[in-house]
Amino acid sequence: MKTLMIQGTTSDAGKSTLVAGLCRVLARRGLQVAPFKPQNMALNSAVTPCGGEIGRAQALQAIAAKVELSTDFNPILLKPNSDTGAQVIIHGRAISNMEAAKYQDYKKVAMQAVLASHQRLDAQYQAILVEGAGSPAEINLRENDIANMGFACEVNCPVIIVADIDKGGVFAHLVGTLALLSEAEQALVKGFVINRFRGDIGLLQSGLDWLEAYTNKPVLGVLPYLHSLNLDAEDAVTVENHVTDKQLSVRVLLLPHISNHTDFDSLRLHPNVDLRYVRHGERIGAADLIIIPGSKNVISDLAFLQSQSWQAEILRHLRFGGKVLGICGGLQMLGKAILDPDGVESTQQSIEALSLADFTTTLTNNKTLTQVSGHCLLADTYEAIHGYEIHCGVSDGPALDSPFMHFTEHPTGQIKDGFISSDKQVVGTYLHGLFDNPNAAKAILTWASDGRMQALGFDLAKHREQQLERLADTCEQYLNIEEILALLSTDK
Ligand SMILES: NC(=O)CC[C@H](N)C(=O)O
Repeated sequence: MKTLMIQGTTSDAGKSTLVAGLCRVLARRGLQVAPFKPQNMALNSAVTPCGGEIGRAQALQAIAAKVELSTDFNPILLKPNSDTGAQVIIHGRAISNMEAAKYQDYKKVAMQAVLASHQRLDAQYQAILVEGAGSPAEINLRENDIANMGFACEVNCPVIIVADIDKGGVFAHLVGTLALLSEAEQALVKGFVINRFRGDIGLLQSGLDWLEAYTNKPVLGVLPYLHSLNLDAEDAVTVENHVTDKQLSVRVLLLPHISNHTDFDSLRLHPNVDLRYVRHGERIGAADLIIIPGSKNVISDLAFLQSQSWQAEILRHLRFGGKVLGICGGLQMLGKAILDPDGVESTQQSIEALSLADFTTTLTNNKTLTQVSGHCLLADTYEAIHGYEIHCGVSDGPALDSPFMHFTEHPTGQIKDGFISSDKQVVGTYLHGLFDNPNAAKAILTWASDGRMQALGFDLAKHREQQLERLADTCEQYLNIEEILALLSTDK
C-alpha cells in the first residue's frame, strides 16, 4: 500500500479536486492519508503550524484527509514574482529568487528535496495521494521533470490520468497524452478518470469502450459536472459571485501579482456581499468597501495601481465616506513609502505610497511566516480571529499605535498589528484569512456598511466541509473505488 499519483491531460482537468475527493474517501475508511504535490507554482499559499509555506490545494486536501498540515505535502513551491522568475520555497522556507532557466538546472537538487519529503510521508502514512502539475505530455519540460512522470518513475507508483470532458476533445487528450509518454511511463498509467461530464452517460459508453480497447487501460470512473462546487482555488482567481440579497458592495483591486486571493472566498460566497474584482483598465466605481489585497511584488503592484485611475478613485471614495481595507501588501501600500534596499522583490528600491496612514514599510530578507491568533479590535468589538502571515515587509510608524488586530502571541514578539485610521475609514492588517472567522467577518462587514448590513454570517469552514462531503459522496458513487484502492495496495 502506498503511493498513487493523479496526473491531468491539461491544467484545470480536476487533479486537485480528485485528490481532495479521494483523500476524504480514504479518510472515511479510517486510513491515514497524506496529500502530496512535488512541485507547485502558485501565489496562493497556506502556512503550516510549524511556520512553513505550502500550496493552498494541499492545505485543502489535508482538511479533506483530516490530517495536520505539513510542509512535506508540497516540498517545492514556486511563487512567480516577475515574468521570468520566481521565489523558490523548499520544505516551506524561501531559499532564493530564481530565473526560470536557472531553475531548470536546479531541478536535480529540487528532486532530492521531493524524495526526502516523500520518504518521510511513506514512513508516517498508510497512503499517499500525489497530484501532478499541468500535463505530463509537455515534452519540452520532460528533462529532469519532478512534477509528473519524472516523480512517478522515480518512486515507481501507479498513475491515473484525469481529463475534463466539458472542454471537449477528451479522447484525443487521453490518447494523445498517452502517446507522448515513453513506454515505461505508459506502463505506470493504470487507468483514466473523466471529469465534469454532463448529459446522457448512455451516449458516452461506446466512446469509453473504444478507449479501453484502444489503450488497454480501464476507465475508472466518469465524474459528473458538480454545479457550484466551491473549494479553495489553487491559483486562478474565481470571479463567480453568489449574491442573493445584496447589502454590501466590495471591490477588490486585481493587482498583477495578487497573492492569497483565497482571503476573499468567504466574501465571494457570502449571500449578502456583492464582491467584484476590479481589473486592469476598469474603474472601481461606487462601492462600500475597497480592498487592496496582498501582493508578491508590492512596489511594482503599487506603481501599477498608481498608473490606473485607482488612486484618485480611492481618495474620492473616502471623501464620500467609503471604507478602505489593505491586507498585507495592501496594508503596506496604505502607508507613506515602501523601501526595498536589498532588492528582495524588485529592482526599484523605493516608492512613495498612498499616504493614507503614517507608517513606512521596509522589505527585508527575513520572511515572517506564521499562523496567528488574537482579536480584531474594530468598532469596539473584540472578536476572536485566527489566520496567518506571509510577508517580508516590516512596518513602522505612529499610525500603528492604533492597531486593527491584537495578537495573543507572535513569533516576532509583535502583538499589535495594522492600524485603524482616526476617522475609522481606513484599516490595514498583515493577517490573511481574516474573513474566514465568521464573527470577525461580521464585525468588519458591519463596520464597512456603517451598521446597515444585517449581521448575517458566512462560515467558510462549515461550507468547505459540506463541499468535501459532497465531493467524496460523488467519488464513491461514480468512481471504481475498490479498483483504485487495489492500485494503492499493489504499489511496489
Ligand atoms: N502576502 C503579501 O501581501 C506580502 C506583501 C509583501 N510582498 C511582503 O512580502 O512583505
